[in-house]
Amino acid sequence: MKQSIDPSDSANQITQLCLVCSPEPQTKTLLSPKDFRIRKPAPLVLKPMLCDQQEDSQKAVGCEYNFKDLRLGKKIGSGAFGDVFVGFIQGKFIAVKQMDGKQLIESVDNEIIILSKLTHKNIVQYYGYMREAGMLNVYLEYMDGGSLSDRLKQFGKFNETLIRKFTIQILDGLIYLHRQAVVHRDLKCGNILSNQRGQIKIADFGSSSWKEAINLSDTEFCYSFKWMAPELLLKEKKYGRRVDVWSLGCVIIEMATAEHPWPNIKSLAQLLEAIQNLKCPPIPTHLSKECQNFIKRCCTYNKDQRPHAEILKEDPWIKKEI
Ligand SMILES: Nc1ncnc2c1ncn2[C@@H]1O[C@H](COP(=O)(O)OP(=O)(O)OP(=O)(O)O)[C@@H](O)[C@H]1O
Repeated sequence: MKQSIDPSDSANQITQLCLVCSPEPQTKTLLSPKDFRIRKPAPLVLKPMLCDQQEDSQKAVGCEYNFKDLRLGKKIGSGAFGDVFVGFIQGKFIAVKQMDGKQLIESVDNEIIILSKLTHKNIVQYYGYMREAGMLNVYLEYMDGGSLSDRLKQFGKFNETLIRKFTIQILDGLIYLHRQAVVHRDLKCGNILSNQRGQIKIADFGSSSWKEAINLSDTEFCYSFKWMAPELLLKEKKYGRRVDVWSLGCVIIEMATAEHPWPNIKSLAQLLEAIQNLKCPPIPTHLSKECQNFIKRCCTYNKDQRPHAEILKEDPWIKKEI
C-alpha cells in the first residue's frame, strides 16, 4: 500500500526545523538526512529551541541559552545509557540526560540526531547537548509526570476515557514523526512521558531510525520485544512506519491492564511462537467493542493490511463524541 505522506509538507517542516536548530541560518530548502549530523562537540553556548511551556504551542522560539548557568537537581530516573536529572536554568526546569561520553554508543548519537530536528506538542522537545569532563549531557523538555509506565505502577490501569485521550495524543505524535520519515521502533509506556496538564509526549529515540536498516540482537530477551511488530521480530528486511502502529496497539493494552502485552511470555522463542499462532496479543475484554476493534486494527499481523497512523485518526473509536 502506498504511504500517505505529503512530501511538500514534510520538506517544509524539516526546512523550518533546520533553520531553528542550526547555529548558522540555512538557505537550503531541500535537505537530506546527512544535513542533520551532530555538531562538533563542546560548544558551551548553544542556541536551542525553547517551547513555551505555558501553551500547547507547536512553535519553537529560538533563544540563547547558556548551559553553564544550569543547576543540577535530583535524579529522576535511569535508563540503559545513564541517569536523568532535573535541571534548573533561567527560571525553568529542564531534564538532563547524563551519560558517560566514553561509553557513548551509536544509539545515543542516533537519539540526538533525530531529536534535534523534531518539534511537536506530542514529542519531547530537545534543547541541546554538551560534552563536559567525559560526560555527555542531553538537555530535554522536563515532563513533570514521568513516564506512563511510572503512572501505571503508581495508580494502576487507566479507564477507557483516559486511554482514548492519551491514544489521540500518541497518534498525533506518530503522524508527525512518520511525516518526517522517522520510525520510533520502541514505543511503549516507558517511553511516553506525561505532565501535570494531562499532556503526553513520545520520548527516547535511541532506537529510532532515519529509514535505516534494523539490527536486532536476539541473543538476550529484551522486554521491548513484547511491543514489537511481527515483521521486526522476524527480522524482515522491509519494514516501515507501521511497526509503530502495532506498538500503539500494545501500548493501549498496557494502559488497560497495567501489564506488558503478552504477559505470560518469558523468552523470545515463546514470543515468536505466540505471535505466529495467535497473530495478535491478547486484547482485554473489559474494553468497549470499538476500542477492542481499534487495537485489532493496530495489531494487524500482515503489515500491508495494517493501517497507517493517519488512517487510524479517522477510526470510529477515536472520532466518537464523548
Ligand atoms: N524529559 C524527561 N522529563 C522527565 N522525566 C524523564 C525525562 N526523560 C526521562 N525521564 C525519566 O527518566 C527515566 C529514564 O529515562 P531514559 O530515557 O534514560 O531511559 P528509559 O527510556 O527508561 O530506558 P532506556 O533508555 O534504557 O530504554 C524515565 O523512565 C523517566 O521516568
